[in-house]
Amino acid sequence: MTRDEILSAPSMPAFSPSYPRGPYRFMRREYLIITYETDPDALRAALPEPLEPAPGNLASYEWMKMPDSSGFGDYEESGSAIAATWNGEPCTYSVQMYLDDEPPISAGREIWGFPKKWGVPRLKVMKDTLTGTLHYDEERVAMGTMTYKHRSLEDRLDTVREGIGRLNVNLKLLPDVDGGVKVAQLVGYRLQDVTVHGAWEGDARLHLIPHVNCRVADLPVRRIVGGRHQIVDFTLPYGHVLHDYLA
Ligand SMILES: CC(=O)CC(=O)O
Repeated sequence: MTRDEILSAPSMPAFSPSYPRGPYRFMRREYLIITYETDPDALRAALPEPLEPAPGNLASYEWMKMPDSSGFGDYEESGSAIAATWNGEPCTYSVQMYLDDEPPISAGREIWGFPKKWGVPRLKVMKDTLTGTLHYDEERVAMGTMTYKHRSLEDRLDTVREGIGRLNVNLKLLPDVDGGVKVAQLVGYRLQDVTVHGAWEGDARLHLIPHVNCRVADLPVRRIVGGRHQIVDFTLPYGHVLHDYLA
């Protein structure tokens, strides 16, 4: 393998790359998002400075089903996020994500610093209920339920689209070969070319079970604010560094 071939490999293994270069387009990505009030101390402990909590101590727990994702295929994902601010601008900070497909785990961690680990999430319509579950090491650690298409947001799809395009933030941490810290950054990105196929709101419930290696219950549920179901297309662009902890 020549130097040029090595430097043009999109990912490891260079001889059989895990994921290609972008653009990464997601078609008909389906979400169940349950927004809830959590414990302020737990929220602060999960949020890296200099991000600040947004008013209301709001967290969200979500399931995503991605049937057609360029470069990554067909997979499902689940995890938690916090409503925060970056220099006064509202943003969403990803706390932890669990999914069942290696390329988006590797790409997510290596490119944007998504906090991804292997888990087995499922999002299904079970009779009258939109139902999400997450299993980690064969134990069920999360279940979310929402009424199915009770209240359409058809007349507010522009607001839904704007919300999807807002600033998202990850904490990217990568070790150096000697075990020290090579990369420690807050990475920002905004989803682009968003098409909303449908969006609904409704009542929801969320059950999170403590697990030491899958800490979804460490942002406990104090009060459910509501559920959102949406089906969207978008492009995930490369990110940009908001803050470098090593600078
Ligand atoms: C590749 C990614 O990180 C995107 C996703 O799985 O949400």
